[in-house]
Amino acid sequence: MKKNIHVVGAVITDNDKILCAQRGTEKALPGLWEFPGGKIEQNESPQQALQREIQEEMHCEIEIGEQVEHTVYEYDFGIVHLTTFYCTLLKGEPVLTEHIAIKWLKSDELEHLQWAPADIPAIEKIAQTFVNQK
Ligand SMILES: Nc1nc2c([nH]c(=O)n2[C@H]2C[C@H](O)[C@@H](COP(=O)(O)OP(=O)(O)OP(=O)(O)O)O2)c(=O)[nH]1
Repeated sequence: MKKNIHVVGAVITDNDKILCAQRGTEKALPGLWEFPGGKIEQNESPQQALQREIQEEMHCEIEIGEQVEHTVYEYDFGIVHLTTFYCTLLKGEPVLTEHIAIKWLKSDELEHLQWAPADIPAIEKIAQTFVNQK
């Protein structure tokens, strides 16, 4: 049986821009784009996990808002249960530690990146949400 991997991702917004992060080439899903975040550890809430991961990965403090999407996607290495949340930066500017690149893009530019497959429903939802706000 494949292992279940529970993951949280931060859709960090700054006005009309969204932070996108590129995975390293030595990792699973090499070079694909994702939302910064990571695995939920035992006894952590999704929000606690997200706050911890963003602090570790990007050296920033965030405010976590509404859930964007919840997706279950089966990869060859396991079944990822990805929950994404809208977030804003409270303290610090994102720095590169684990990722090889970051980009701030408008919602209608997100589709031009090559995303991890589990992220596609969130990308579609974000595009719809931002269009409705215009
Ligand atoms: N952080 C994050 N992970 C994602 C997203 N989409 C997606 O499929 N994933 C996958 C990639 C990983 O398999 C898993 C997240 O775990 P992780 O961030 O600890 O990944 P990793 O490969 O660096 O982990 P590791 O096993 O090498 O420690 O979820 C996303 O938008 N953000």
